[in-house]
Formats: sequence, C-alpha cells, structure tokens
Amino acid sequence: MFQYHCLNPIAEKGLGLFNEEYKKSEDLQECDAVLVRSAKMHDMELPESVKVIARAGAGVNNIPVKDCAEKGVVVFNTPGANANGVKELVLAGMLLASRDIVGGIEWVAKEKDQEDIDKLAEKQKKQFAGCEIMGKKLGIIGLGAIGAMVANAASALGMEVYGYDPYISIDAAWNLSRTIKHIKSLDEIYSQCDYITIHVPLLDSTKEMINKEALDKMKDGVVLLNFARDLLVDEDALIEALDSGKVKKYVTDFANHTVAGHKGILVTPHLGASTEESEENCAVMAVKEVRDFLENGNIKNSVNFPNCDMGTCVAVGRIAICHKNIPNMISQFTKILGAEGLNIADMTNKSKGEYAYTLIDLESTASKEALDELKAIEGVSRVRVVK
Ligand SMILES: NC(=O)C1=CN([C@@H]2O[C@H](COP(=O)(O)OP(=O)(O)OC[C@H]3O[C@@H](n4cnc5c(N)ncnc54)[C@H](O)[C@@H]3O)[C@@H](O)[C@H]2O)C=CC1
Ligand SMILES: O=C(O)CCC(=O)C(=O)O
Repeated sequence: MFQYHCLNPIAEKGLGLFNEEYKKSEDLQECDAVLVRSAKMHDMELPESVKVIARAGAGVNNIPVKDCAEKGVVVFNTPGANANGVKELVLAGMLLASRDIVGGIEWVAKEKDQEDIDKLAEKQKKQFAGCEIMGKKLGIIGLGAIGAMVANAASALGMEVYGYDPYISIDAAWNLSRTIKHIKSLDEIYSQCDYITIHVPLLDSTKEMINKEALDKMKDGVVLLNFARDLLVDEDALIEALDSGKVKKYVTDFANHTVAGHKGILVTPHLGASTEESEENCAVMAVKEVRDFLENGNIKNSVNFPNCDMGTCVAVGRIAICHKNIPNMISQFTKILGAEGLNIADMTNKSKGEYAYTLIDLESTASKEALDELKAIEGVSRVRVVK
C-alpha cells in the first residue's frame, strides 16, 4: 500500500487513476508521494518516507530540486500538459493590451442605468479604441512547450514572429512553423519587436533577465507579457519604463504589491494553467509518473534524475538506487550482490548531471544485509526495493 499527500488541489481525473493500492493521506508523515502545484516547498521538512514529488505543472522553482536529488527524492513535472492553457491566455493578454477591452467593459457596467446607453456608447467608444496585432512583430523568448505554441498561434493570426531560444529541444524545433524567424540574439528581439513575451523557467541564470539594460534596448511603446514567473523581470525597472512611456503595457500572470493596481499593468492571478483541460492533463500525467515510479521504479519526466525504463519487473526482485554520478558505483553494487550469490537478470544505469539512477532486476531476493551495504556506499542516497 502506498500513501500520497496533495499540497494543492489536484484534479480528480488524475487522482482517480490511483487504484486500491493507494491511500490519500491528510498529512505528509508516512507518505511515499507528494503531489503539488504551486505550494512553496523550500522550507518544508520532508519525512524520509517521501520518495517522489510530482509537480502537476511545468515550473519547479517552488521545489528544492537539488536538495531532493541529494536525498534521493525524484522530482517530476508534467512537460507540455498545461501549455495550451497558457498559450490561450497569452493570446488574450496580447489582445487585452492592444484594445481597451477591460476599460470598455467597465465603462458599460458603470453606465448601465443610463437611459440612452446605446447612444452614449457610440459617442464614448473612441476612448477605448486600440490597435490590431496582425502585422505586428512578436518576440518570443523561450521556445519550449508554451513558447512554441504561442509562436505558431501568433503566426496564424498574422503576426511576424521572432523566436529566441539557444537551448531549444529538437522536438520543439520540429513543431515550430517555418514562418517563425530564428533569432540568435536577444538584442534583435529587443530592438525589433512590438510585443515581447517570455517563456523561460526561473533559474539563477534567467532571474531578472528583463532588467533596465534590456528595457532600454526595447522599442518605444513595446508591450511586455510575462506568463512565466514574476522574478524574471526586474519589476522596479519595469515600472520606471512604463511610467516614462517606454513600455506601453505590461501583462503579467503574477500578482504582487509592485504591479497590482499600477496604471498600464494588466495582472491576472496566476491563471495560465487554470483551465479544466490543463488541470486534468497535468494531474493525469503526474499520477501516471508517480505510479510507474513507485510500482516499477521507472522514471519519465524527472527534473533531477534521468529517464530510466525497464518496464514491469518479470524477475524475482527489483531494486532502485539513487546515487551520485561518480566512477566506480556499478562495480560496488555488483560486488555486493555477487558476494551474496545474487544473479542479476537485467540492469540499467543512467545519469543526468551530478546524479544517476540504477535499476537492477535480480533472480533471487536481496537480503537486508546486502541492502544495508548498498545504502552505506558513499554517494548512494537511497536504495529501494521495488519488488
Ligand atoms: N502562468 C502559468 O500558469 C504557467 C507558467 N509556466 C511557466 O512557464 C515556463 C515555461 O514553461 P514551458 O514552456 O512549459 O517549459 P519548457 O521547459 O517546455 O520551455 C522552456 C524553454 O525555455 C528555454 N530557455 C531556458 N533558458 C533560456 C534562456 N536563457 N533564453 C531563452 N530560452 C531559454 C528552454 O530551452 C526551453 O525551450 C515554466 O518554467 C513556468 O515557469 C508554465 C506553465 C503555466
Ligand atoms: O498549477 C498552476 O496553476 C501553476 C502552473 C504553473 O505555473 C506551471 O505549470 O509552471
């Protein structure tokens, strides 16, 4: 029996995929798995029982990913599962920034009791006039799941799309419309584009990448959209650029005291992935990842350990070892197992950066002593008997 805990509400369509072998628990103690959306986990004390965290979403900046790797806790996310939801809100954001739709709707609501509201509307509407996005230049920073979808959709709406992503995946590149201009320098995005939207993860290297220097290089009257993370933008510099007229509108999905209520800023309360479809897609993918990991030891879509798939175990036993990606680990594992007379039926070892993962199928059951010896190897963070 496995236990899981949800730090945020997770769609029932996903949780329903847990079978009778799983129990939802109201507290973390004794849990094998944690499911999370945006809850901040950096200051959270995780019990030793937690082996896996699944982020039902893309961004993992709310999770101490490296600390988890050190402790042998595998962290998953759900790549692409909410990308369409975000794409649609980005398109809405561009339209809201271009036409004063919000101002117009608020005006009608305010004047609702005017007898001649229809005539008044025709007279007043010029104050809410705007511009079209067709023919305008859109710069996209980050062409992953979301950026690529925004690029294709904006291109289909007649925008001239400039894309910048020095680390683009082959899959994302294949999915891009041929109309997207491949841009190799951010300066070109800044100097050319009327709209700029950012879709990169929040990392030390991307924090405040939109700063005063970047803003100064942008076209006068640029519209900036941020549906990725607020800390990607130096929002004090942004406010200055907005107040000076350099930036026409800032559309952000992240409410905070710097942006909330400020003129020229449209703030949504982190709604990018808040659609029925995205919530369900993320929950379904997260639960499948957790189940395959707990039941088979397989890893797919982890952000701190490598992909590793040995299917369902048909041997007598399977053990999973989380460890450092350093020399001499496999030979130490096989030596301990060999000394106990355990024959290895199948084995996979994969690495990702500093960390590695080994799955070993055995023709007989490993003793507690052998498992303890494996755990004691320097660089091993967790040994788990999967079967
Ligand atoms: N507002 C919301 O509700 C949501 C926000 N997000 C945010 O959007 C971010 C992106 O999401 P996805 O597109 O699904 O992730 P993704 O991982 O598919 O794409 C990120 C892309 O950014 C690129 N990148 C990384 N560093 C870069 C740099 N310095 N310059 C240019 N490109 C760089 C990567 O190569 C990758 O192609 C997430 O990390 C998350 O913070 C994601 C989903 C929902
Ligand atoms: O779960 C959510 O609503 C947040 C989505 C998000 O920001 C992400 O997937 O990175």
